[in-house]
Amino acid sequence: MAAPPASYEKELAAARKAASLAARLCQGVQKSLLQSDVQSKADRSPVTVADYGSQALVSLVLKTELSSESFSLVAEEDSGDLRKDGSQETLRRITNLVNDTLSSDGTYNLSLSEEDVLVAIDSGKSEGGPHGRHWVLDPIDGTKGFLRGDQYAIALGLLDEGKVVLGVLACPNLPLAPVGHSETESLATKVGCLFSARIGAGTYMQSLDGSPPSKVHVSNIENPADASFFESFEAAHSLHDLSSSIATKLGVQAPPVRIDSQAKYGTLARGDGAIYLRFPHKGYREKIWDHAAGCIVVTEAGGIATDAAGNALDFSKGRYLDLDTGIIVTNAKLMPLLLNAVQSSLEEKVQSASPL
Ligand SMILES: Nc1ncnc2c1ncn2[C@@H]1O[C@H](COP(=O)(O)OS(=O)(=O)O)[C@@H](OP(=O)(O)O)[C@H]1O
Ligand SMILES: [Mg+2]
Ligand SMILES: [Mg+2]
Ligand SMILES: [Mg+2]
Repeated sequence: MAAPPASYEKELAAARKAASLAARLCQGVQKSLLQSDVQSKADRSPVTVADYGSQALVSLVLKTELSSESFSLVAEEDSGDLRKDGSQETLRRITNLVNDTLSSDGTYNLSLSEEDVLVAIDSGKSEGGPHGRHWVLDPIDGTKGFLRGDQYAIALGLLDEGKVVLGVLACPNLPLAPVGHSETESLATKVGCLFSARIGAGTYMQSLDGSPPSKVHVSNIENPADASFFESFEAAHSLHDLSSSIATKLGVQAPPVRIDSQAKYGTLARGDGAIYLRFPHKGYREKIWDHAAGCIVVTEAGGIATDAAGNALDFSKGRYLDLDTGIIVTNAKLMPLLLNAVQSSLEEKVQSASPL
């Protein structure tokens, strides 16, 4: 008899637990950020003790909760810089953060050594791929937002045979009330959202302090004039001019809402806005951990995420996404109009760049 299809319920519960604990660690660090907590990686992007601590915690919780013989994790950070001379103090601080978070939770009777922390971080070196199960983690997505005190997310997904089957986004600074509507902004004081999605089972949101989850759905707006759109906060991450030309073609009236990280997928999944546009500068290769969790959170809420040519995002190719030009997300009603506007703006861009 064939085995029943996997439900991934146990895995989703473990992912929620892991991301919530990591969020607690990050919140503590954000409150008391010291300059020495921030380092530059080889590509000059920032990394903090919280990125490392979050990655170590998530890897540890998943392994403890799901004691399966094969554990594969594709994650953003590695311990290379922490093993160099001069990093002892940073490693000590990360180890204390991880142990303090574990003991404040009280579920696990564990205390990690510095070497345990390095090993936990390095269990994220998997290459992923089309076969078997692979966890996909961005321990802090939107590190620049985290450093500014703005939006960031702990983003954790699971691939099974190359497909994203569950995803969790912990967004510690995201208001529970809708964002992007100025009239509600001042009321939106309560923050901390946890989004979770499982294939075929919808997307749910709850507060990070433990309210019961409620089902969310993308906006059902059909007229682009009523739509608002999200894009990266950082202009270096997405061509804002191109988004604005697309929005004009569509007849979108509202100005863009710029927020950091995969919190954009979460806000879209609950219908705060209707469109997410992302067009990296030429040559940039998107990583799977920047989109896996966000993608299932928005698609299980009724949204569609594709590349700029309308192809589904393919997470089975290893650590990178192989993409045509950009990523666009919206509801099923608006997608055909959006794709037309994207294609025509991209053609205009090519024409204006080519010599006469
Ligand atoms: N040049 C360039 N182009 C496109 N994307 C880039 C680029 N550089 C970085 N990144 C990735 O963007 C991730 C941050 O997400 P967002 O762009 O959505 O937010 S924000 O604009 O940084 O606020 C960010 O994730 P984190 O490194 O986890 O913060 C990066 O993986
Ligand atoms: Mg990221
Ligand atoms: Mg990151
Ligand atoms: Mg980074």
